[in-house]
Amino acid sequence: MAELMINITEQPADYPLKIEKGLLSQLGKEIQSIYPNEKIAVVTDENVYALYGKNVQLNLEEAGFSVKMIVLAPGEQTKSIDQLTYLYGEFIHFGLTRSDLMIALGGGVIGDLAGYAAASYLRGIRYAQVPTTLLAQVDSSVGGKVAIDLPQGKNLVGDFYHPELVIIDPDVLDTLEDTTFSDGMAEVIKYGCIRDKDFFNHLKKLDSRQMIMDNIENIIYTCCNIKRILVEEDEKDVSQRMLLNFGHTLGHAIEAYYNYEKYTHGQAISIGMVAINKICEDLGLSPKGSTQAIEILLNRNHLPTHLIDSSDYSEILPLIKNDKKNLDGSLKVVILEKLGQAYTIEVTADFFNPLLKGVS
Ligand SMILES: NC(=O)c1ccc[n+]([C@@H]2O[C@H](COP(=O)([O-])OP(=O)(O)OC[C@H]3O[C@@H](n4cnc5c(N)ncnc54)[C@H](O)[C@@H]3O)[C@@H](O)[C@H]2O)c1
Ligand SMILES: O=C(O)C(=O)C[C@@H](O)[C@H](O)[C@H](O)COP(=O)(O)O
Ligand SMILES: [Zn+2]
Repeated sequence: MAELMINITEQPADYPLKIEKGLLSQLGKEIQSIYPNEKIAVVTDENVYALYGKNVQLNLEEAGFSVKMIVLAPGEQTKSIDQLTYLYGEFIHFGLTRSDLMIALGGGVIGDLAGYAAASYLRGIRYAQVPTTLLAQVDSSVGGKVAIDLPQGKNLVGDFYHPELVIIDPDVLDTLEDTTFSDGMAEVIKYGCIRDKDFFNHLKKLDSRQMIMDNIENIIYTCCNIKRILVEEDEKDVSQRMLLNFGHTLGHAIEAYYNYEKYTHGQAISIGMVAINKICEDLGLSPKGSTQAIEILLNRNHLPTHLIDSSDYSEILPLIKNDKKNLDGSLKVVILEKLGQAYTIEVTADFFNPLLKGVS
């Protein structure tokens, strides 16, 4: 028998994350530094287009690029197979080839959807992330997880596909609705919970959006750096990277159960972090008082920490079986050993059952 070994060289994954106020106005120049060709498709949503679309287009055209703006409806419903198909059609219509570039300009929905379109169209085209929500700046634009949702669950179709550049301009956060700003704070607080107690304590001192914005470059840098370390250690999400899923096992099930309409991602993981930590605290797996500390910080950032109708848990819990951390029929969850330190454990399906008895 003859045997051949094919050595696959991984997609080059080194790429810069640039964080600076006002950077969006330098976009053309920044893109020139990574991309010598002409054609760029910019994928965005209606809200972002209305605020920044024309300037971004002009800026890129002044730098010599030929630009097509593709504008989608805002909201989680857009992270769908229908919108993915629509994007492929627009790419083909524009004549986008493998050597051309796509820019995802928007929040996590645009970044995930357009990123997956980039990963799959022509088996992969070049792309850059230009995140415009706090959540996207601290989390979704970094690390290459791209995906769409299915009715059965969050992010069930996707890839690991890194951008070539991430441009983070904190100034664009000024135009966010308060609720969207809070969604980002849910992920910010997550980083403190899983990896950095000092950062968690620092966040406790910032009790207004203005105070957060006064520290924003530092906050974004801290979060991106934690994510960078975890992604470099475990790009394909089989060990350490899973810690970024704290609160997500339940959070994703909540989002899917309500058809991605009732709770945003940030709100759902806020509820999910408190719920799992309370279960662990009651079991003696997490320290006494940690749930209260997390809950106070989330509430102060205007995030919900309990389901409005906890009787829905009987129908939400079965959806946890679709979680991507489940391997060989076992359920894996992220829990806190203490604030600032997390690990994963395997549990049985009845682990979340206290929620059925109203323990949340
Ligand atoms: N890939 C990852 O690693 C990762 C990480 C975390 C979350 N996510 C995904 O991210 C998504 C949530 O992202 P999100 O919270 O950014 O939501 P989003 O993309 O839906 O944006 C929220 C709202 O803010 C608007 N918006 C965006 N930028 C704006 C700006 N600068 N000013 C005013 N309005 C603006 C949008 O139009 C939208 O209405 C979820 O699908 C979640 O699963 C992915
Ligand atoms: O980048 C990661 O890894 C994360 O888990 C970050 C999460 O905040 C994010 O919501 C991610 O999309 C969830 O990933 P999934 O694999 O559970 O879909
Ligand atoms: Zn998340």
